[in-house]
Amino acid sequence: MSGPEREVDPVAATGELAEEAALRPRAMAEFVGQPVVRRQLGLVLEAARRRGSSPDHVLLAGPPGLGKTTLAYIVGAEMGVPVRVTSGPALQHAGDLAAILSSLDEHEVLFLDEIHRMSRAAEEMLYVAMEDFRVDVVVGKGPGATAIPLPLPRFTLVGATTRAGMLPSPLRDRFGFTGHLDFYDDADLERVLRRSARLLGIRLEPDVSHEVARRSRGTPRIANRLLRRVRDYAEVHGDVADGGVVTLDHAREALALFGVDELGLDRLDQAVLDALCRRFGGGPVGLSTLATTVGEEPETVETVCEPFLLRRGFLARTPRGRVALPPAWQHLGLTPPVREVGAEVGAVPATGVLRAGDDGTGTDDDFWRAYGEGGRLA
Ligand SMILES: Nc1ncnc2c1ncn2[C@@H]1O[C@H](COP(=O)(O)OP(=O)(O)OP(=O)(O)O)[C@@H](O)[C@H]1O
Repeated sequence: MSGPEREVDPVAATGELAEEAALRPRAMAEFVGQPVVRRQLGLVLEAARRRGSSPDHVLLAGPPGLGKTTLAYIVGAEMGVPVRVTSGPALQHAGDLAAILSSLDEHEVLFLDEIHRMSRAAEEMLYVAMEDFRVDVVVGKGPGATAIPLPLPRFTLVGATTRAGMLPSPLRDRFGFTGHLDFYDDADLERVLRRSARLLGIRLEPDVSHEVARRSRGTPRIANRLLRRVRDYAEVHGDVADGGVVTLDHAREALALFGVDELGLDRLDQAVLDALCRRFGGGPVGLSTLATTVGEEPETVETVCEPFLLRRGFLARTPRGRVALPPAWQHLGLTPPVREVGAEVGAVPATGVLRAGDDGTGTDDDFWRAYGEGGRLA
């Protein structure tokens, strides 16, 4: 069993899957937030139920930890059928998929996680299975090989992907419904946290859910994980094991211990911003230089830190490298530099020109936007 390397990692660690399963909403009514997907998917399921048939195949797209697996189980529960689980990386041969498909029962739900990582051969078999409820089993080799069609029961495929754009369109087109999951706002995360606290049997002071929610990067998985760390802290340093309440101080101290700051940045995020602002004067700096400075692999910085920093407007990617935006400076307690019209950044002449204010200067934001676009805003 292993835990996450970072408390704010949106991807589940193998060691926490059982804890996660315990907190998983079992019915659509318990699923918090995502009102659009909930209503759309709820309608698709209700209509299928009334017709007494299986719903169309469902594709769920969105970043890790937002509830795709949870929704797949909810599809099964709402339809009153079991859910069979597999994943793209487990389907490297068409035979792996054929074995699963041919063992499905009528109306069963097949959940295929990370569907974008399936092998090409399995993908082609899936096209036919989704459309015609059939697999063609190839017997023999070479010119003498023959395909024997094997009928399949009517099933519902629920595919999940973090990379909807990577799916070939023939596959995407075979899903009758696609739900796009988005990051949660703090109010919804608070509801997730209050529900989880109830299930874990812990009582929270009113402000605790707010405090944890705003550090959870819009992701229920992170919210639940931080809540478990806060519970651990309160059990060791408070008297919650004897029916006491988790206080705001417990929450703040626990999150400080695990290096998660007020906005949900952890030590690595902070190191990246610190290097960018203090060491490189706000950039632009290349990814590999930045990664080396913080002692990480470029890929880690790019895939683990940057999505959140970009989304929060701390950092921008420009053709010349990464640049810090004003919120990054402010978060570090630094004053963002005001740049003159036509300013140069380090030794690199700025291609962007500030939108000129009364005094001939614009905001740093305007500057970087112009810089990133390589054009003139003035
Ligand atoms: N809308 C929600 N309401 C309550 N809890 C939620 C919700 N969405 C997710 N969770 C909780 O967050 C955790 C992660 O959810 P889930 O495993 O469904 O995410 P995922 O999108 O499938 O992630 P991945 O892509 O990494 O598999 C689960 O413990 C689940 O209980």
